[in-house]
Amino acid sequence: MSNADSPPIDIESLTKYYGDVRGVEALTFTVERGEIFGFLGPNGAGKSTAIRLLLGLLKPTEGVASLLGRDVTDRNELRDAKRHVGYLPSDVTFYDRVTGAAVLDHFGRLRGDERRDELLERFPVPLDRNVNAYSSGNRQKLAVVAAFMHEPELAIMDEPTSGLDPLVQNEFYELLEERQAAGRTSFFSSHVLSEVRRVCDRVGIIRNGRLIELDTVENILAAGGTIATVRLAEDPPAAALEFPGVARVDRQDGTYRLALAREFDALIDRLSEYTVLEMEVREASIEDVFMHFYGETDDGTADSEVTEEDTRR
Ligand SMILES: Nc1ncnc2c1ncn2[C@@H]1O[C@H](COP(=O)(O)OP(=O)(O)OP(=O)(O)O)[C@@H](O)[C@H]1O
Repeated sequence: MSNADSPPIDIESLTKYYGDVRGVEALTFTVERGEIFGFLGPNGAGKSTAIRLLLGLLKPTEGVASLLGRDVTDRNELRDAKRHVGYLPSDVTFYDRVTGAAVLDHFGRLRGDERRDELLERFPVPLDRNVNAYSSGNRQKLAVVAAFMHEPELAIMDEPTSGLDPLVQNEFYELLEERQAAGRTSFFSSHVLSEVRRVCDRVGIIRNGRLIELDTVENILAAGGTIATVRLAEDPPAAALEFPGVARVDRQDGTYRLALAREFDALIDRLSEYTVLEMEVREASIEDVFMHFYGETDDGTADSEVTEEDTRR
């Protein structure tokens, strides 16, 4: 089956175990044409596994997946789909002893390269140099050009902005937005909430291999997308700071942490009953989102890495 009306990505009950280790379990979702879809989760959540399944690089333990209406477990259908897909892996590797230009020539011959020159202007790299001498940022930029120069219907990207400096990241987000305006679809994984928030229409949150949330970014953040941290001269019980719009209040070492909707009137109103010694308001990080949904952060080191990165942004 393959036709223009098929959703670019369609996944049902997709499951992958590596022996006893769960990669992903029972993933079911559809990405619609023209969407920018963010696949968000901490390290080890299963993002790369899902992407590698979609690209036919791994065989599912169970379930089905199709790209642009083609079954990814069928070799011929997969090959057909891939001509319309741009793939940006997380660990970009090229044969080391070739120049950047030769890498692009190779992919150009396979799939086309009508946007090559324009993309190279936006994501410049030292084309005549061997890719083994590239910095990681240049490697990533070369991979962006290679993934997009044939103007793919669907782009699938595994943490595409890692290693890119902020200006290049912006250029990249603009590229996704232009694609969207032209009705093209982009799917990318990330563990950085701020970028998902900036460009994505919908987001799927994956944790421990399972999809735990699938909604628009606005809806996911509606209740707890803003974090206010306050220190008061008084010592009211945390419940005293619960008012409409507050999703959660935690108290630690005399500091109150409120996850709330972006409506400040009620907050200011309530705080006016106390003496505010310190106050900070910021956007929620991915860790805050997990805290909000589950009452706790993920275990292990993964989330602390994420928090550090996220709060730097
Ligand atoms: N080849 C493999 N063999 C065994 N286990 C694996 C393999 N690849 C991934 N896993 C395990 O599957 C789970 C999901 O890993 P995956 O790489 O898909 O997560 P991720 O969300 O992409 O993480 P990251 O953000 O760190 O790239 C983890 O527990 C990981 O250890």
